[in-house]
Amino acid sequence: MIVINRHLGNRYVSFALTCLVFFGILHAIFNNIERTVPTLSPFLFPTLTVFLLVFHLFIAIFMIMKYWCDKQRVFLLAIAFAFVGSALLMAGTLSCFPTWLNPYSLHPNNYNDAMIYFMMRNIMMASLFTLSTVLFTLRHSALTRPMYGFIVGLLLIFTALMIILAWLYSSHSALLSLDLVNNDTRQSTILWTQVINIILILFWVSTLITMLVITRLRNLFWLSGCFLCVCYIITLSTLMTTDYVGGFVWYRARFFEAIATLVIIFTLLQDVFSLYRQSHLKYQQSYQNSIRDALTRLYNRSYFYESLSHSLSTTTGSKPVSVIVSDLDRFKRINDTYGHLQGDKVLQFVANLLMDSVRPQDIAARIGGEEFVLLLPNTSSEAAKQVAERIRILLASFDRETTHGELPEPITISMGVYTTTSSAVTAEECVERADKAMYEAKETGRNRVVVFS
Ligand SMILES: Nc1nc2c(ncn2[C@@H]2O[C@H](COP(=O)(O)OP(=O)(O)OP(=O)(O)O)[C@@H](O)[C@H]2O)c(=O)[nH]1
Repeated sequence: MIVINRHLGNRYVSFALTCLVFFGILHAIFNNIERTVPTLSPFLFPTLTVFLLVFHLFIAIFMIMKYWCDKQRVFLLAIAFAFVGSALLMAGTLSCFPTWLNPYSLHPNNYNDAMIYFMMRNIMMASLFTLSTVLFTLRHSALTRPMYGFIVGLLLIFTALMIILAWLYSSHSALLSLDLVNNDTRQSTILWTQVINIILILFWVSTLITMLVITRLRNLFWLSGCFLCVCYIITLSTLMTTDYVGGFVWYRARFFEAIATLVIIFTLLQDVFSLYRQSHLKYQQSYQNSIRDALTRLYNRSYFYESLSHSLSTTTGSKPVSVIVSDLDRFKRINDTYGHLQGDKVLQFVANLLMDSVRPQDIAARIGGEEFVLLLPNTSSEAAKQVAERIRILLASFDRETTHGELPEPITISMGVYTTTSSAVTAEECVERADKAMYEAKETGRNRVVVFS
């Protein structure tokens, strides 16, 4: 328990230090820009906003796709709604600055509306992030359809409500009003500087704490979620240093938000990459399992027949195909005397020996209990016989000492060779003929190689 707590503590400390270094560097960069660049282009803010809007839409789509892959993770929907809503409110922000898009516009910029959209965006995102963290605790529970419908409905209604409220409070509607900025002087009101800004910071702090406690920074995904919370806390804290809207500080805040969102996008891409790598590895593993014998790791019967059929389809007079069927001699006695486990070890030893004795293009397979088969493409009957003899002699040369107990006693093998240059022969016929030769080897005294004739 103490070790786990210390581990968790270290994780929190590393996270805090990383945030400190990251935002410290960003601050330093922006201080430098502020010193060296006298005025910033009026197009920088809308450009950053457009980038941010696109990034948020990208994250939302990504979350929906991730959720689509695993519908148990309903918490991803809350994050998707947060980013979709944020993108829509950012479109509202852009509409507040007609002169950015058209310098000859008759409508002046509406800084108060922009601030209302910004405020609603923060309330909506912080709430949905908190909700997502709570929903994360339900990831292993089987949600019923009504519960599932309730959650999706709640997310939809809440997001829509935030957007509608933003619109109602803005100058587009006379129904509700909120004075956060004086549009003539561009000075923010006390309501913003001393009440709402502070409430928003506290809201994000509570979201961050909830996320840290519940998710315990368990993976990169939640690490980036906490990182985004820190980003908004710093952004809002930066805004507290001024009551003039549209100055350098506002550019700095948007810059932070854009960079932090980029970091999250890279994290998500890393997530996709690691998922792809994992699934590729799993596919490789299951494919290998489907074509190999579990005990010996030689190819299995079906893969062998498939490969043999393919080799036979390309065989010609100059490209003969050879098949060697091998059967251990008196293997039953090994099992009876030393037990089944020792018998398995013998099979594994022989399998390794076969694998090491053939070329990479050859196929070594186990097609029965103690029956092995080799497929040697482009190999004449004489060459195949030599391969079989070499294996037979090599196997007979091992004993208990030289194999460190893998063989309890010297083992011999009987082998039958069949070679064809005709593609009219089937795979089954090939094995049958090599099998016949192998039985002849058994009948004529075992521990020998017979070529089918
Ligand atoms: N340990 C082990 N034994 C197996 C496995 N598959 C088959 N066997 C055993 O292999 C033995 C095969 O014996 P038989 O086919 O009677 O032939 P043999 O004793 O090898 O005698 P000959 O082939 O006539 O030389 C049987 O005892 C099977 O139980 C396996 O996966 N592991």
